[in-house]
Amino acid sequence: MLRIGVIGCGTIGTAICKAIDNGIIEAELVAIYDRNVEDVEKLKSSLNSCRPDTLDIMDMSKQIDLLVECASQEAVYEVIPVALLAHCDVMIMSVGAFADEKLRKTIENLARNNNCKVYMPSGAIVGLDGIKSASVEKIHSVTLTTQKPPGGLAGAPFVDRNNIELDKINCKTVLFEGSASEAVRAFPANVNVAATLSLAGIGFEKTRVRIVANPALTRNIHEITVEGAFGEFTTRIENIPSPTNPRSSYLAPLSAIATLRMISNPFQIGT
Ligand SMILES: NC(=O)C1=CN([C@@H]2O[C@H](COP(=O)(O)OP(=O)(O)OC[C@H]3O[C@@H](n4cnc5c(N)ncnc54)[C@H](OP(=O)(O)O)[C@@H]3O)[C@@H](O)[C@H]2O)C=CC1
Ligand SMILES: O=C([O-])CC(=O)C(=O)O
Repeated sequence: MLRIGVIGCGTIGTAICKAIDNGIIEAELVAIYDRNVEDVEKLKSSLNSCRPDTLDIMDMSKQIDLLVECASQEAVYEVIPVALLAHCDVMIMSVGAFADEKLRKTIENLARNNNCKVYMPSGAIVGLDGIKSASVEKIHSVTLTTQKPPGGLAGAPFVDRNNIELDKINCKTVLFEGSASEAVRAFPANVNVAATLSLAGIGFEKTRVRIVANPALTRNIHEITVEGAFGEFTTRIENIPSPTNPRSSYLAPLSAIATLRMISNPFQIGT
């Protein structure tokens, strides 16, 4: 059975561990880790049958087949190279870290040299199947428009740097327009989806991102428009925010769980 380690015991990490615990994912939960000790203990005490150890990345990677990162972009730098050097496959949620081309190349080389896979779930967006197919031929443009309730953008460096008072926004307001590369640095915990979209399509510089604070919303909306040799498509998803983290849509942990199920399934569906 696949032996899994999880870094990050927040909203997504908890959902993944619970899915292993209740048999939705067929795997062994070997170890978990979070920089907040109390989050690790809270998660452990919520599990019924799994008894994961608390191990740092060095010890964890010696005992697992697959490392799941669901912590932060900085955690990608800290844990993914270590895991790949130990011949573990990895699944990354904080995909925005890959706006750093040097990190991306390092991780790609490590994965190739150690014969490992790097999985990046679709997360909170729909349409990656289409853009992957479309990218076999020429893609002219990719645009992501993300709308969140203002509170779902709290804590973003862009918001803090520009002294944006989110609680005073009383109508739909475009906060940011730029490349995916700029977007994932300005909003590292809000638009990792822009990074996944970039990697599937035309890259971080050509993918355009618009981020909108909309007080009329209770959902996180991501709209993607792709134009290319194949024609044109638009996808739109209205995501219910996760109850424990309004920045992260509920579909994101579901997508992580679905990816882990796919890994151990002989049937691979979709592009
Ligand atoms: N790809 C996608 O579509 C999506 C990606 N995400 C991303 O997935 C990640 C997890 O999301 P979510 O579970 O909602 O986040 P949470 O904030 O709920 O949980 C993350 C946990 O990881 C901890 N953590 C952060 N950095 C480190 C580190 N370097 N080492 C150890 N622990 C760390 C956090 O601690 P602390 O609270 O101290 O920071 C927190 O306890 C985030 O980066 C998020 O932006 C989210 C939604 C969609
Ligand atoms: O969950 C979402 O709606 C998107 C998100 O936070 C991210 O991509 O980081």
